[in-house]
Amino acid sequence: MLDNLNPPQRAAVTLEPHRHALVLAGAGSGKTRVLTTRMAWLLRSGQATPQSLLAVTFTNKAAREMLTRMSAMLPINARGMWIGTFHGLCNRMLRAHHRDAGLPATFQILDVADQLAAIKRLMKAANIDDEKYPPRQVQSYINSAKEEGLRAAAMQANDAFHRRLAEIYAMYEAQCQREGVVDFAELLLRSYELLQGNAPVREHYQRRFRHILVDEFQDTNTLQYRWLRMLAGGGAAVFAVGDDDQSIYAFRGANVGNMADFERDFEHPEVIRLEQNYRSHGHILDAANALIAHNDGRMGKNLWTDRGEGEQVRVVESLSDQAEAQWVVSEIQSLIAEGRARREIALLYRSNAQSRVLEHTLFSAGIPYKVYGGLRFFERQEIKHALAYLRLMENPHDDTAFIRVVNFPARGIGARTLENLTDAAQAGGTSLYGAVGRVAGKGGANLAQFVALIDRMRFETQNLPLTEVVAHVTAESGLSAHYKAEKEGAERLENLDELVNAAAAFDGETVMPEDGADALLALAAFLSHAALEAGDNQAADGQDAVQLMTIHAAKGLEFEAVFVTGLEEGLFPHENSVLEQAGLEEERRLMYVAITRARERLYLSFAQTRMLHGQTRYPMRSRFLDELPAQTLKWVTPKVSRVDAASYDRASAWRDSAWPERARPAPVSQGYAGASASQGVEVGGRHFRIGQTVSHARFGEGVILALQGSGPQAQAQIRFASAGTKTLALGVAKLETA
Ligand SMILES: Nc1ncnc2c1ncn2[C@@H]1O[C@H](COP(=O)(O)OP(=O)(O)OP(=O)(O)O)[C@@H](O)[C@H]1O
Ligand SMILES: [Mg+2]
Repeated sequence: MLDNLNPPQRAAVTLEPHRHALVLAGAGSGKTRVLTTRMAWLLRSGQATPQSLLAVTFTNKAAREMLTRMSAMLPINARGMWIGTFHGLCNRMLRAHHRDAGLPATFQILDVADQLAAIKRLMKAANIDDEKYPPRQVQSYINSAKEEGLRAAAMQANDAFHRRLAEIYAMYEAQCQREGVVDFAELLLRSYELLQGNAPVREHYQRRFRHILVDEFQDTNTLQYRWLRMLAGGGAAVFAVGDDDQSIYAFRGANVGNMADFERDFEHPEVIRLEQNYRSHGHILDAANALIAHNDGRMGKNLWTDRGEGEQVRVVESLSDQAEAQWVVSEIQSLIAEGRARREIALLYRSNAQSRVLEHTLFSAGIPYKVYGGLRFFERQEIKHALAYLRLMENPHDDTAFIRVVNFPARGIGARTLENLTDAAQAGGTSLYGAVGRVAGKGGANLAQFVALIDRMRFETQNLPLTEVVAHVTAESGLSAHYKAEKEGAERLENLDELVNAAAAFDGETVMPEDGADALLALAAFLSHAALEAGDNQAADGQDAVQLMTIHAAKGLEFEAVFVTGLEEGLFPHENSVLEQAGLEEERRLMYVAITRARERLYLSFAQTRMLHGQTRYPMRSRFLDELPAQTLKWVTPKVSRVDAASYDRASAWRDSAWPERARPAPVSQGYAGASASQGVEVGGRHFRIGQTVSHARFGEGVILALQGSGPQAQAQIRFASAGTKTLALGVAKLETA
């Protein structure tokens, strides 16, 4: 177990069991390996029992990986062990002590979208102006407060605006409590308050957990840190590993200052530094080190590798986002042809919205891929509908679920009826479900039928196993029939079937709440699993697939080959961040995380034009490219030949790739990408240039993305608002210019 470690790693693993430790080290230096091996070492040497360990990681994927790695090192039953994310562990604690925490046994978790819907509903009912108080802003106000451990009653307000915000927060708290639901931030706060306010519960866990291990410590927020300190209050040894250069969640309240506080709050911690990187080849590591050196105020680290220089980082400029995707896909095809596993190839991007073009191109080329994050399985419309029915069966007072499906599939319940229902609920101080009897007329009758459907389904599934409950509900609710009748519903139907599979997998493997497990509790546990582990479904099926994710989601992971796309100003660094140094430095750390995911091959790419949020942009290439040492880079000219044109359903996108390549990109020192873009062409007395709006008799309005040739031969690639992208001969097409 210890043979595969270098001396400082070994020292960290075998530190005396009661000592606190802070391992501060750069990417790929073996922090996670050390943490996992320490757990195995503590268990193997008999210095800890599985019950006495608690380990926190950042994602469910990482938690699973840790379990797998540990079971490979020693034969233990890891099932009862407390290894998971902060949210997952808090959920587990609250389920076990729901009464002490003031929650119903079957409390449900609101994900981010549910929470926003709940806030909107509340504001509407209370007649609050959503222009003055944009619901998203209210949401982030509430979540930031909770992440600081602050309840509505404790909010400071010096003006009318903030007083009102605090009031909305208070109303939201009351609504959640009434409906028996908790949001993500609440999981943590509730669990913290439980430990703080309930001595027997606190002492129970303080006695139990003797070893607390934390991965990605740099991204813990204030409340998480306090939660850890509370749990460790009975003398547990805390083993924290982290890298200040990889702190990328400040926007969500992460506080890298926790690393400095650690030395103050935990007595005489052993501080261990690891400097050898085992992950990346030399050029990749040099690029990462040079980039992050542009940040100020770092704790400072020296990372080196003995893996050799390896290949240079390939940099590519494409004409458009579609051309970029084409090039990425053709390159992936070569990597696969060279014998690389698809799961060893990762496609990373700054914003979720970027994945669509990449997905489409991969799909068209027939390459299996998986998306982590983004619109994940449990976030898809049909799944959320099915879950809403299940939630209502389990807790009919869950208004968020009620609103979602009361008229889906359509059953003649209109906005008017719902307004009356909301008023009645408000007047009577009840949930919507509770107010159904008070709405008169045809709408009222339809509402009564809906409630009867829910009650009937609850009755019919009483003693059934979870899988049958789910199957019964997708059929009985009318959802299956609805999607069957829909022209494009096939995929949604498949997803509904997949939900039954998810329930089956869950039935078999999950630890039930500690106080017994009847059918409703099993359902509750499944629903919270659905809310917490969104996205896991795609990862589980074991198919070898290219991995797509945001850079945030890639933290802690590694791949043989990594593509980072969309290296453009405004996109990466993100436009919201560039005005402040702190924001820009966080983006740079994000870029550092992206680069350091790669073991052997790294590709960085950017495009001259990009469609984003329905608009065409003409960005400059990212400043981060200019911060990388020239000798680590190799500029390559894309050539797309492998993508099978016939299988590619957007002819226009394919034409992108057939477009003659521009000369090699401008040298690094030149700030602008696409300098030729402004030149333009003359055709039939009209002047056309890139970025210009034109209109076509049949296709309507569009924007010129690219120009080729001159005079009568000139062609333009134009993106039309409604007709998609077309390549037209300017001499023939009769375009109107604005
Ligand atoms: N002593 C070692 N000998 C060989 N390989 C090692 C050694 N230590 C770590 N590795 C390997 O190096 C890679 C990086 O390790 P690990 O993921 O633990 O790094 P990390 O510091 O947690 O990185 P990150 O900061 O990205 O989370 C892994 O593939 C790991 O197995
Ligand atoms: Mg790690």
